[in-house]
Amino acid sequence: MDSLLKHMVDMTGHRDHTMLDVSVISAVQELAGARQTRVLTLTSVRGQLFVRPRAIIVCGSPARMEDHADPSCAGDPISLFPALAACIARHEQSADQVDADGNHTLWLPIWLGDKANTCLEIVNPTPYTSETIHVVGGIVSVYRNFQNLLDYSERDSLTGLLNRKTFDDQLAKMLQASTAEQDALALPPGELERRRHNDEERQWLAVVDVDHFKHVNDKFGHLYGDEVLILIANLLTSSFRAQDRVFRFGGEEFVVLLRSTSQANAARIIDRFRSNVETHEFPQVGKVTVSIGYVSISAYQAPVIILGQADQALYYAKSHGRNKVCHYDELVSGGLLQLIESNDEAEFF
Ligand SMILES: Nc1nc2c(ncn2[C@@H]2O[C@H](COP(=O)(O)OP(=O)(O)OP(=O)(O)O)[C@@H](O)[C@H]2O)c(=O)[nH]1
Repeated sequence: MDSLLKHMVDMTGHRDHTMLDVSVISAVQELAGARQTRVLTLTSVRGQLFVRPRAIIVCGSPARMEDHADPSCAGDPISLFPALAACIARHEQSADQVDADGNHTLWLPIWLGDKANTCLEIVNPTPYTSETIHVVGGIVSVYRNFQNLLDYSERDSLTGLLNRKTFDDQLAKMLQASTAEQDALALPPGELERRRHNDEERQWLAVVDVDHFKHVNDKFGHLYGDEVLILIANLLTSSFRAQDRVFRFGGEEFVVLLRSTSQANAARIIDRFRSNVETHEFPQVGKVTVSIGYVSISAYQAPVIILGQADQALYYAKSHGRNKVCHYDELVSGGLLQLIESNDEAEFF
C-alpha cells in the first residue's frame, strides 16, 4: 500500500504530460510486476486510427520516452492490434490477448468522453490476477482525471485549441529537435539553415489573424464573433496534420507549428487553409478571410525573434490587401522587408 501511495503522490505532482506518462508506467510496471508497460498514442488520420508508442518501461530498466525517426508518421494502423481495435470500436474499458509465445497483453484505453487518445499496454508472461487488474484500474482512473486537468489548463476555453502557455513548451521542443539534428551532423550554429535547399524538410511557424474581425463583432455582435472564432479553430484543426500544433494566441490571432515539411509544401498547406476559410459560409456572417505570415524555424533563433518575423510577414499581408499568405524569408530576399537580427539585444523587445 505504501508503494501505491508513493506512486499516487508522484503521479499527481507533475504539471507536464511527459512526466505524467513516465510516472504512470513506472507505477503500473511495479504494481503489476509486468515485463513491459507502454503508453500508446491513438491518432485519427482521415477517419483511420493509428497507434504509436510514446513511453516505455521494460523490467529492470528505467522508463523512457520513445524517440521517433519520423515525427510526421502517425504510427501503425490499429488493424495490427485487432483486440485493441475491437475494444475501441465497442467503447470498452479493456482488452487482452495471449500471443503465440504465451505473453499476455492487456490494453487499457483512457477514455475522455467518447474519445480515447491514449492507451496503456501491459505485457506479462503470466495472466493478470483480479487484484492486479483492480489496482491498475485505479491507477488508470487517477491518470485519466489528471490528464483531464492538465488538458484543461493547456487549452483555450472558447475554441478548445492549445493556449499560449502550451505554445512556449511546444516551440521549445521543436527547437530542441532542430538543435539535435544540427548537433548530429556536427555543424556549426546556423550552418544547417544555410545548407538547406528549398525542397528540404524543416519546421515552420505561421501566425494567422482574422481580417476585419472588429467589423464582425460590431455588425453581428460578440456571440456571432465567438462562433466565427470556433469555426476558424475547426478549420485550422481539419486543415493541418495531426502532428502539427494549432494554438489560439488570444483574441482573433492563432499560431500553427508545422512539423517537417518542405518550403513548397508549407506554402501549399498554409494557402489551402486560407482558401478553406475564404470559401466557408459562416452562418449569418457570410464570408470571412484570414491573413497569414509564416517563417521557417531556426534552432539558433530566440522564440521572440521567430514570432516577430512571422508577425512582420503577417502585417505585410494585412497592409497589402489581406486574405493573403506571406513568407518572411521571401519578403526579405525580395527586399520588401528588413531582416530582424537574432542578436541578444533583440531578445529583449
Ligand atoms: N467575439 C470575440 N471578439 C474578440 C475576442 N477577442 C478579441 N476580440 C475582438 O477582436 C477585434 C480585433 O480587432 P482589431 O485588432 O482592430 O483587428 P481587425 O478588426 O481584425 O482588423 P485587421 O486585423 O486589421 O484586419 C476586437 O474588436 C476585439 O474586441 C473574443 O474572444 N471573442
